[in-house]
Amino acid sequence: MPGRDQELGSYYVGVDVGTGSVRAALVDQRGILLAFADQPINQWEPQFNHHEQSSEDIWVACCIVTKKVVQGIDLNQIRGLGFDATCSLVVLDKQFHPLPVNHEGDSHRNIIMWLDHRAVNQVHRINETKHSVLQYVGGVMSVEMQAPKLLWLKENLRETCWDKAGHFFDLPDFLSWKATGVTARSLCSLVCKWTYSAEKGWDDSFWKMVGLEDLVADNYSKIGNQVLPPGTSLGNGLTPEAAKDLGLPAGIAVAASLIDAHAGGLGVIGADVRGHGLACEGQPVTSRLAIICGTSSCHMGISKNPIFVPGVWGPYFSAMVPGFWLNEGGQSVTGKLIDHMVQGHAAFPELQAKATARCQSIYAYLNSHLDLIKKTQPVGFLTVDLHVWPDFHGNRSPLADLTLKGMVTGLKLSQDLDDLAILYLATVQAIAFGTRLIIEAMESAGHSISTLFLCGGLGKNPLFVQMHADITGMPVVLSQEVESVLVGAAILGACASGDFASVQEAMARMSKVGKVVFPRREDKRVLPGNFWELMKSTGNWLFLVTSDCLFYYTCTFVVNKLKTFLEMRTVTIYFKN
Ligand SMILES: Nc1ncnc2c1ncn2[C@@H]1O[C@H](COP(=O)(O)OP(=O)(O)O)[C@@H](O)[C@H]1O
Ligand SMILES: O=C(CO)[C@H](O)[C@H](O)COP(=O)(O)O
Repeated sequence: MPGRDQELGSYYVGVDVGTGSVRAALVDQRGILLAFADQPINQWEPQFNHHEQSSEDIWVACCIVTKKVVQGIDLNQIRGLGFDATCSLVVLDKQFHPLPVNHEGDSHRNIIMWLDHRAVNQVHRINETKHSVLQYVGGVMSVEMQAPKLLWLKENLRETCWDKAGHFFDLPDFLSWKATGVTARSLCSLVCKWTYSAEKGWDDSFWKMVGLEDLVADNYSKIGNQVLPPGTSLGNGLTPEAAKDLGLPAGIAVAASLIDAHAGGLGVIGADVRGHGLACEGQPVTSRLAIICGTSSCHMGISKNPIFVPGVWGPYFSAMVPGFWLNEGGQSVTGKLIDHMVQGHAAFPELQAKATARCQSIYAYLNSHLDLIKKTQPVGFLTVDLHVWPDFHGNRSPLADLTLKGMVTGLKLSQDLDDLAILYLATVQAIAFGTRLIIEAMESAGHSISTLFLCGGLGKNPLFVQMHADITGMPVVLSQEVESVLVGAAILGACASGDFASVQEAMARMSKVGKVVFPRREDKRVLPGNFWELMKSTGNWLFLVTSDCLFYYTCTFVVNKLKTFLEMRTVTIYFKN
């Protein structure tokens, strides 16, 4: 086993279930990854905006990757196991068998994924109630959360699913149940996605008001009436059956889980930053923003007191770092958007062939191609005429509008590799501008952020990281371990094992700074690639032709009236001096 540190002796296994794949790592007490494995997972899209997965498939993938990372080591050295996963809804019957979440009655597909938008009508009705729990999800509930999905199941699959259901789990809690037989839910999933309050518990009036009173009637047994802080050791640890599946010793500590973005937050936010010249050195941890960038991006900022940020989820108490409030901004598709733009372009086959010939990933090839065509100019200048609005799957934050769509302006008739590279750049820039809008919203509500800690699959893309630094004007810290979400999952296992006194102590010991990417000042003169910045910098009039009428705004007015503007269904956009 290369790099195995036999002296330290105690290892933890972290399992991370992302949207596209399951990953596992064997991690030591210093937070160093000793082994890593990944396995893709199936997704089904039976109709547009319906996204489903299978809990059986996911568990099998967890077993495959876990067995791989512990191969060849003394299993007695493994002290704890932690899971994180996307916040998708798993449905099981009273005997814990999968139930179908689809009209086809396919019970193998028993997960409604987080990015599923089938419950649009239900979430509108929930938001119309203006119930006080909505204050704790940024003012507006997202269709990505669980209450609208439950209501959809009740209204659409009453006989085949709703009436037979015994257990509705968030995916992270399904995994900890599968490993231990304990049905207790993590405070993280219930607070962030199910309207549970860490201080007051469930609010009966909410569930009654939205038409889900049956969940209250049996004392919330189907959605969770035992709630534990993330990292708490569950029951008697790993059951013999799960131990056999995973290739681990029975009885090792298994932690109450976290949602994947929150595990990423734990994996990066507590690092010792001394000696890197960062503004957050010597400052409270609340000056740091963790950004977890995979299929989606999640912006995790913590505070000592609750901060209410319109359009940004939370404030959630103790949902990530114990004792701190969490605000979670997000962009519903980022990695998925970049993949979509690149793979859908006419020059994609040429890109693939050229990248393969050079043994490079398509993104490494595109990044070097941009360097070639930019000549002596900063790369950002390549997009002065091409702009992308990135909300192809609605806007999670700060506009909190699931109906928004994406836009591209400045297209030409040519579709060669240069055009693909520039479109890719404009997409990355637009995503980074989205992050800046989220940070601005968080700061105007009371957060004070100086440093970004970025991880997830997009952290492997240097252009994505640099654009986030340039466009936000803040340094971006990358962790020593690229797979920081897995470090977060292992931190949970380490806490459950009792080897660390607190989550904070484990975070400080196990997360480490790798590289710091500073903003490049020369790119600050022009910030192309973004509609808002273009309007602010030029003072142009913006004409919007919508499906029903024509509006125009000056840039300042648009920025002030952002929300009103975005409620329109935009068809075409023109700039005029
Ligand atoms: N080596 C890489 N270079 C550039 N981008 C990458 C690389 N690896 C992954 N990505 C991007 O990261 C995204 C997936 O990130 P990941 O964290 O694996 O997602 P998830 O947790 O949602 O499954 C992909 O959509 C892809 O755009
Ligand atoms: O809602 C979220 C966290 O609250 C995540 O975006 C969702 O779970 C998907 O994560 P990923 O993009 O890493 O697959």
